[in-house]
Amino acid sequence: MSNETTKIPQATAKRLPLYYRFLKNLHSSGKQRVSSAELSEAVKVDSATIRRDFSYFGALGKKGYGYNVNYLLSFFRKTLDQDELTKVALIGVGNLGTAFLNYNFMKNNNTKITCAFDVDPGKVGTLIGDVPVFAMDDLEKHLNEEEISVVILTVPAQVAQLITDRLGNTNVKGILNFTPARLNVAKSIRVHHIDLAVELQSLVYFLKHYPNVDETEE
Ligand SMILES: NC(=O)c1ccc[n+]([C@@H]2O[C@H](COP(=O)([O-])OP(=O)(O)OC[C@H]3O[C@@H](n4cnc5c(N)ncnc54)[C@H](O)[C@@H]3O)[C@@H](O)[C@H]2O)c1
Repeated sequence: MSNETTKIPQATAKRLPLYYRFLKNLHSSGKQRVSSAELSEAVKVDSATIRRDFSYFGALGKKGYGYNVNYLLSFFRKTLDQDELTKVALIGVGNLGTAFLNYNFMKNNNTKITCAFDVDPGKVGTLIGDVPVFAMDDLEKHLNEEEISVVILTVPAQVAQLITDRLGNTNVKGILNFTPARLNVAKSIRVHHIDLAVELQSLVYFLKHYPNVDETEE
């Protein structure tokens, strides 16, 4: 999220995508304004909360007029960084990596894998799902030139830390780590670890112990 939104309370920020989706629909149906009561009914948030949330966005609804849909939409688009494309690099074009390159998060219009890296000479120089695969020798050069801020790591676990150390010399701020390796990083880099085996075990555990979905909180 952009800096101007850092003052918005977290609870309000969490409701933004909900408001955004609804307002986008309203906009495409040609509606210019919306009242907090209408919004409340649609997104199932009480209208007092909506009015308070919207006051953080500088959107003050007028009595009998409601809110300007265009103003709110452009505010949300900026706030949710829908206007800004985050360029992502993928390292390790094997089974998992190839699947991600072919998928490339097309439905998510604000993130895109723009380059990939591998050590296999048979893969370097090819295009997979329109994404060029480069040699690891050129990693830092490409990441810096393309202003990559996020990396997806799909390499064998034993090389994950070495590669992570190299990312410290780039502008990378986030790593989505699919390898089982636990990574040591500088404070400036955030790592999100996705362990499919753990997720699967956890699902099986919940199915066994909480077969009734209503008993568990998301
Ligand atoms: N395949 C899965 O379903 C799955 C599921 C969960 C987690 N993972 C994890 O994801 C990672 C990748 O799995 P995979 O099945 O795609 O493996 P894979 O062996 O098919 O692919 C690994 C790729 O990394 C490349 N590579 C090796 N050393 C490298 C280096 N130093 N620099 C850059 N690239 C290098 C290889 O050439 C290969 O293309 C592993 O750590 C694995 O444990 C895989």
